[in-house]
Amino acid sequence: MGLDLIQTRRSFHRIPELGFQEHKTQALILNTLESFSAGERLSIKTWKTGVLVFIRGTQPENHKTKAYRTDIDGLPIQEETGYDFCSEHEGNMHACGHDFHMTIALGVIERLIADPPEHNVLVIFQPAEEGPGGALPMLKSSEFNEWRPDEIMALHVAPEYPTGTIATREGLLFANTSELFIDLKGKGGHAAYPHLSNDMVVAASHFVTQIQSIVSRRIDPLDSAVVTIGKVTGGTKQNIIAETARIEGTLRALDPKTMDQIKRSIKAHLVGIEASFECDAEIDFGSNYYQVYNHSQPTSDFIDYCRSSNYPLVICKEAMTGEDFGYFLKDIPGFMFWLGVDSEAGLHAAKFKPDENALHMGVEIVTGYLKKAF
Ligand SMILES: CC(=O)N[C@@H](CCC[C@H](N)C(=O)O)C(=O)O
Repeated sequence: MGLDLIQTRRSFHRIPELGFQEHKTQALILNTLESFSAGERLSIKTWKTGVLVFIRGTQPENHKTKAYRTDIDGLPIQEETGYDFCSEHEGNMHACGHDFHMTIALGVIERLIADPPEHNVLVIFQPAEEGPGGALPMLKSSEFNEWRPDEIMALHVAPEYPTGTIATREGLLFANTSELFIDLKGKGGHAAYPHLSNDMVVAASHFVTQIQSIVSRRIDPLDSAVVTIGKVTGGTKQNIIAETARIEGTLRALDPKTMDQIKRSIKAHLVGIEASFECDAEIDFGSNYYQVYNHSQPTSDFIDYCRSSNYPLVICKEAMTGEDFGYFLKDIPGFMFWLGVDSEAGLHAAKFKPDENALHMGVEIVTGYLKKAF
């Protein structure tokens, strides 16, 4: 095979781009596809900054289509891996393994061109998984619907598992998510005259502390939920009382009803903050991702395939991570699985260093399953 998986991954790793800005990434995908010289076997379409690749099966009368979806965006993280192929885009990094997911997708396409199955295969390069979410608008697009698949799969790298280990389960795999953005506006002033101002740094601090009790006091202990504030900004200088503050976070719940409860509680706390600090608050729940729920039949087919191929397999627990791949699974039968990449630093960490040996394993596993008749 001609594609050098490690060099391809490193090329993607150098150019991480944020959601719907993946122009260089899209060009690299298209150039690599062109180098395959696949002729009639391959049809390619772009959708926004994404790419759709249709691989025609050998039996034209069999119109069923299986699909593999990869995400393609990076994260706003300053890389600290020390790699000599580290990010050339200051402040952005592939810290969630999408460089791996894309490379595996290209390796799979190359393998399927050389030895196609009877049925058709669609490979989806989807933008903006980390936000604002590319899956939902892609699912509604005419480009996608013209090649709409009958079954779909995706993988996510997993730093906590040994390289090449597959982890999955039937049913719920990933949580429901919602972003959270809150803007507080009060009255700024001189640091020495606090009684004449409404300090938004103090208001934001109270709010962040108060909402820590939502999971422990508003959610049934038998449910699972997360309220994480990842960023707080406010004020202008150490001796000026802050007129504004911004709070950014993410909410997670295994049950959509629990997510509704968290949102109600957050709004209630915010009303209290507005009253007690005499300030204005604006709330925006940003993008929301539907849970990743693995369909029973394709997941058990995949588990059987892994067992019969002697791949290391773990039937894992659910995780509080989110993925807009959940929207694909809401509409189309399929499943997602974790692929072990054995990194000491975890996902979304500046030192995340997945083991590149997982690349050829990923290609092997995905190609083998996509070729299986269904
Ligand atoms: C696998 C993974 O890490 N996914 C992200 C998805 C982000 C969803 C959204 N932008 C949010 O922040 O809520 C995750 O953070 O789980």
